[in-house]
Amino acid sequence: MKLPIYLDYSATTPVDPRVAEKMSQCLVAEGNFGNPASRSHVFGWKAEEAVEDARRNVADLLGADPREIVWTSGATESDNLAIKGVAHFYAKKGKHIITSRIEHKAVLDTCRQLEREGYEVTYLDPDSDGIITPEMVESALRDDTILVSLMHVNNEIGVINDIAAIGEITRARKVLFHVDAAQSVGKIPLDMNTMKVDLLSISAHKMYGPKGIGALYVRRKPRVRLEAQIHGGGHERGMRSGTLPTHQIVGLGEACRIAKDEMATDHEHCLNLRQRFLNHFEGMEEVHVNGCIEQRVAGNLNVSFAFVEGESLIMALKDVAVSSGSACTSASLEPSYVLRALGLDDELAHSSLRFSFGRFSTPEEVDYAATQVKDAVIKLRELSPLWDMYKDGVDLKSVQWVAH
Ligand SMILES: Cc1ncc(COP(=O)(O)O)c(C=O)c1O
Repeated sequence: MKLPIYLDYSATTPVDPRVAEKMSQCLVAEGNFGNPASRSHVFGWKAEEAVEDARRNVADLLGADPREIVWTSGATESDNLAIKGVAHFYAKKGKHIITSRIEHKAVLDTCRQLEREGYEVTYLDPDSDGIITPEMVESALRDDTILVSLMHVNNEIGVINDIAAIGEITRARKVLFHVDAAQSVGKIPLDMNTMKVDLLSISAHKMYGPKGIGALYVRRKPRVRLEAQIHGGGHERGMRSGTLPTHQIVGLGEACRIAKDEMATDHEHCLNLRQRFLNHFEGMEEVHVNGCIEQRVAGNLNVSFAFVEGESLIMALKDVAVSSGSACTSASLEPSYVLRALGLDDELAHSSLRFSFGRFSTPEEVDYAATQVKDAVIKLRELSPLWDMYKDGVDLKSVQWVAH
């Protein structure tokens, strides 16, 4: 079976072959398979050394101290550990948390759980570009605020928040700042030495590493305390128990090492491909890019094709793997809460697709995919009575629709 062209790098990336090679050395009997917690023999020592090398690579990419890196199973767990860990540890100080309406569910659902436990959460609305400004954060801070949790790059629209500026505000007010950086690590430079971020979630499978491994950066100076969420053997200085998966950790470490070297090249590559893709739609009516195009990660493009239903478009694109911007859940046909928070109406939100490009995307793939998308949009619009009315100059907003 011929596989479709993969333009869904924001969902997950293939593992870089260099990462896979390193990982496979940690699995088999003749390789580095030991338990890093085994202190009494060379198998354990070698595994521990590999884990600590990886920790250094992650720390180097973030401008952090290796002792500030805690292994987790991915950004979902990192978000849970950061938010619940802070909330539970600092509950006596206050019970107010600030986040935004367009966070990933790993943050939103964790906040909802804390609300059930008696915490109060303020959900900031982004501006129409999808950005949370430092001013918005500042005006929501209260005396009992213990944590601000915001994403660096949004997973649907790729828009970048000014984390450095927000960190200045939270630090001045002595409020902890957690950043979900699952979509930015390895794509945009991050420096914990200069950025006043206290906790930062990362995930390997968004940056050419394996699924099922991530990390939480936990600042040591000034020290951040967390209540552990997983109890057991006291691994990771008691913050996250569980036998360390050496192969996964080595994979994340290698992905970070490569990202540090190749971030600039990857960025240029993705930027060129995105522009190349967009050029195909020049002159086409009612094609809207959602979210700020300038302040945006290079590989993301979220586009609404008005008068075309996103799901129908995906069905028509048999040779191209993309994600529906409307992010319908199986139970409901709710359009994306992210796009709605930007002010898009339901129709336009339903007409949106997310294209995401990466290290292994090629210009030929992008040209082919864009041509397929363009042809499908033209065909689907030909079937749309609304498109006909629009072309006839009918002001659709003035039409009184009658429900039957
Ligand atoms: C912004 C953001 N946060 C968190 C996650 C969850 O990451 P993981 O799949 O590593 O649990 C994702 C991935 O979908 C994401 O894009």
